[in-house]
Order: sequence, then structure tokens, then C-alpha cells
Amino acid sequence: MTLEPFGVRLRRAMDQRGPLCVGIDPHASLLADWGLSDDIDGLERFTRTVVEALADRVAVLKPQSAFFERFGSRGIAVLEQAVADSREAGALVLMDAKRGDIGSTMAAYAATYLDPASPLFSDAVTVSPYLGYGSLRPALDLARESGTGVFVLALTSNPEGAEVQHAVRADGASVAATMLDHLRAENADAAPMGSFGAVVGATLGGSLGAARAELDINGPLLAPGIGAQGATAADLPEVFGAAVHDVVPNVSRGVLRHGPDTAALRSSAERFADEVREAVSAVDPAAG
Ligand SMILES: O=C(O)c1cc(=O)[nH]c(=O)n1[C@@H]1O[C@H](COP(=O)(O)O)[C@@H](O)[C@H]1O
Repeated sequence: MTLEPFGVRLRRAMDQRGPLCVGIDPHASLLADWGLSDDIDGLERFTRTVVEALADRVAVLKPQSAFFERFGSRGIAVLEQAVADSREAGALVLMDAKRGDIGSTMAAYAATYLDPASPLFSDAVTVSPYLGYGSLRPALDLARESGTGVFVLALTSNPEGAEVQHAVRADGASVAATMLDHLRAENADAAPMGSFGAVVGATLGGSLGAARAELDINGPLLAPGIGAQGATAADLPEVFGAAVHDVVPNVSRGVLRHGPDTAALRSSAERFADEVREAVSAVDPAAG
């Protein structure tokens, strides 16, 4: 079965479920707060609880691979199950793996997450372009073929990102703006939105500089940083301007800290989703 392009599926999910992405980040400290052991059983129970609470209602779930890799092959098995169960319940799965390597190795990462035959097959994956945007080509091509998506780190939510991402090339363009340019070209002619997204932190306030004018990539903008990193839904219009209509805000710890109670996880996700809806609806899509 061939999937519709990821951008089509994502826009539909955003319209139907609201644009929120909830991260599945089983930090050791969260396992402890939930009364779970820091072992494979704790990981499995934490993950199953989040998936059961949210996969039938949020647009996107974003498992953070690092927290599963930490437990070796049994952690990966929990991740595989979470991906399958989440997709089965109707959530799109964005695998947060932030892979990036030379093209020939990138092809193997692409096969891991974007080949429908893979046990970790996901709807989209995060990648790092800092070996050069062109090194991502195998992932971009496989995503196009398999109806999946790729999210490229452009302006990350952490303060250390600026030294790389705001660096200016000989032609005057910043590194981040260059990534956004590449993505715009990748998404050209796609409707209602392309499958190739950028990661732009919700924490960046007014500090995007010239890159803010480059956010119109005709693709999704994953915006982590709401909740534990200090940003709020109300910050989104200032950071993104009219591009806020393409933003998929991510909250991980801000929701997860309400577990293990299922109802509390759900109402927290609903609250964030309502706040995002309200902030986004206040922005005129035609505004600059
Ligand atoms: O790609 C990401 O998701 C990401 C990019 C970024 O710039 N900043 C960022 O925090 N993330 C991820 O988003 C999640 C944020 O988690 P919380 O701070 O708990 O909401 C983590 O899984 C991060 O790895």
C-alpha cells in the first residue's frame, strides 16, 4: 500500500486533531516521578501509558530515540512496539533520531526509519544537516518515494545552536536560512503542504533575525521548546509570524510530568492544544 505524501497526511491530522506534537521522552527522572523502575519494565510501562493515553487524539507523537537506545536492543523493541501501536491508533509518528552522516551511511539511516519494510518504519524522522544538506539526499529521496517526511534542524531551541546556525556564508546568507532555502525548493509545488519540514525552536523569541523571512518553506515547522524549556503557545505568533499556520509545536516533559494518570495526561495535552489553537487563530494567514 502506497501512503499519501506525508505533508498531505500531516495537514489532515493537524486539521482534525489540532497541530500538537507530544514527545515520548522517558527520562530517568520521569520514570522515578511516575513510580517506575529505571529499567526495561519501567520503560515499557511508561511508553505504553503515553501511547494509550494520547495516540488516538494527538496529531503527532514524537518518540525520542535516545531514551530507548539507552536500554539496548530491548529498548529498541519497546520503541518498535510504540511506533506500531501509535500508528495503529491514528497518530503520525515522528521518530526523533536526529541522524546525519555521509550520504552512503545516510542511506542506511533512511532505510531504518523510512522504508516501509523496516521494523522502525515511521511517518517522519528528524535529521541533522550539518554534514551538508546534500548528504541528506538519500533520506529526502526515500521519503518522497514512501510517502514519509523529513524534518531538518534549522534553528534549534537550545542556546548553543546559534554559533553554527547563525553563521554567515561568504554570500551573506546564514546557515539556517540556507537550510530553509533548500527545504523551500524541496517542497515546491506541493499542496496543501510539502513533506519536508524544518525544526525551529519555539524558544527563540525575536532572535530569528533575517531567517524569520525565510520560514515560508511550504512545509511543516516543528517547534520544540514549549513547556520545560520555557516557551509557551502564546510565544508562537511572535516567533513565526504568518508561518505559525504551518507550525507543529512539540511538548514533551510539559505533558509527561502529569503522568502516570491517563486522564491527567490527556487533559494536559488538551490544554496545550487549546492554547496553541487560540494563539494560531489570532494570526492572519496573510500577515507578514
Ligand atoms: O528535533 C527536536 O525535536 C528538537 C529540536 C530542538 O531544537 N530542540 C528540542 O528540544 N528537540 C527535542 O524536543 C524535545 C523537547 O522536550 P521537552 O523540553 O521535554 O519539551 C526533546 O526530545 C528534544 O530532543
